Amino acid sequence: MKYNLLNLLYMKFGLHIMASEHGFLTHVLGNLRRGVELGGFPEDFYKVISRPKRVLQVSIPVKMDNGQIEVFEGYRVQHCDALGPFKGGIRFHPEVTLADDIALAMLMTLKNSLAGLPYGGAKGAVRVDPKKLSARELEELSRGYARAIAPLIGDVVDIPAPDVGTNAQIMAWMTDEYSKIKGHNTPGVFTSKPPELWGNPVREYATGLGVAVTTREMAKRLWGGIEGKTVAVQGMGNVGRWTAYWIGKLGGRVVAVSDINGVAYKKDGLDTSLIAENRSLSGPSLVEMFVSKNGAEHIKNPDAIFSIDVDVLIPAAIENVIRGDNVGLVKARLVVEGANGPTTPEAERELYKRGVVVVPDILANAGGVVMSYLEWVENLQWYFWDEEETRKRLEAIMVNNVAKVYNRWQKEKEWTMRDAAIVTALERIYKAMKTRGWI
Ligand SMILES: NC(=O)C1=CN([C@@H]2O[C@H](COP(=O)(O)OP(=O)(O)OC[C@H]3O[C@@H](n4cnc5c(N)ncnc54)[C@H](O)[C@@H]3O)[C@@H](O)[C@H]2O)C=CC1
Ligand SMILES: O=C(O)CCC(=O)C(=O)O
Repeated sequence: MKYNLLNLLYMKFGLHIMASEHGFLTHVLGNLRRGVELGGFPEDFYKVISRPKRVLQVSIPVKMDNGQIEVFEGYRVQHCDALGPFKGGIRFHPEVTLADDIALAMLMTLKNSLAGLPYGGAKGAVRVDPKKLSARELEELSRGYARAIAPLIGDVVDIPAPDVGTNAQIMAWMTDEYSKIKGHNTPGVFTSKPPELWGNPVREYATGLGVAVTTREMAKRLWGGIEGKTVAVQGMGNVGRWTAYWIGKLGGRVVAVSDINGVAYKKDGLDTSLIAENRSLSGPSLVEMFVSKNGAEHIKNPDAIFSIDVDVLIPAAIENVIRGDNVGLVKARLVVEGANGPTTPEAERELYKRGVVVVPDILANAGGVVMSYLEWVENLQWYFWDEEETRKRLEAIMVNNVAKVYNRWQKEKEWTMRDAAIVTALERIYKAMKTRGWI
């Protein structure tokens, strides 16, 4: 057996840091390499941008309700800060690895650059299923993680936010814990906090609103408008449910939504206004709600979402869901990536051949971090905009982003939209690195 540092760490400490040959990190690195080549950037740039600047691995002991101590494994990956402080969410998921976290941090660097934000990219993660913790255990873990990463974050250093499995309440606990360490309130160190704790009400639905606005802007360009176009959304968490809600508000017809318990399908369109009326519901319970209150058909296989005959498919759950083995099922003409990394490169090549347009994650789901930026600006100034004013600012940035990438893509007929987005994002980072004298 070959012993390298990674499998030694795994055997000694059980650290989950391995990157598989077909994994998420490999896909992101492949896309990055392609972007560097298409953009004509020098190899030295790839050498720097293909590695994280700093990686922190932490162990978080939590006293469980049964009195025993459990130690959770966590990370904070700071990928690149050429454009400003590190910025990106925190994921609580039982299967997340350090390799996934690096991939997600790289996507944040590209996303923040593309959106014109003054941020670099980062991502955090803890290997845990938050649904299996009591409220007290979850609070202990969240505070423990904030303490563990506290030496490396700060409101002008690295500003975390939520991702899969985390939410505004968790950001509130983390902000409170960090403020205690500093000895004073530090609202700008985490974003997507509850409105009661210097958050902005728009952040809860910002990513979904951004995905919906992106879809509308693309539908205008491809078909003249979104009105009546049919849409299927995978995942009813923060991103998926608010995407479905705003697609409905903007005139699209959401005919199917899914979560891990299956698909809710209604040919004439689901009543997506029920999402706002049932704010306490998310995930599987929202799928059940559409079945019980809205007369939707319940398809038990969650993967049936891919084969539904719609104009637009929006994967908004997790990475690597549209792959070589199921891409043949996809009937949509437009795929808008609400999730990070939902389409594998193999599947994307197949979709490209069939003329299906894929709007990449770093463009489509940037609404979350754009809103985080607006909240951070508010927090640093202790000055707050109202919900309407903030929403307008967010929408304007998203509309401008789509136009920028679409126009670039139109000029390069052999490129995918992802290529156009990555090259545009890399240009800004490259200029900053060059001006700093890093390369
Ligand atoms: N929360 C945010 O502001 C942002 C999130 N994202 C990305 O969007 C995606 C979703 O994130 P959130 O909504 O925040 O997470 P979440 O934890 O709120 O929701 C994820 C949902 O997906 C469901 N799910 C998981 N596997 C599934 C499957 N195979 N089929 C159907 N449903 C499945 C889960 O049960 C859960 O309800 C992730 O890729 C995340 O990185 C991207 C930008 C910002
Ligand atoms: O709002 C943020 O800072 C992070 C959002 C995020 O994690 C993402 O866009 O994937």
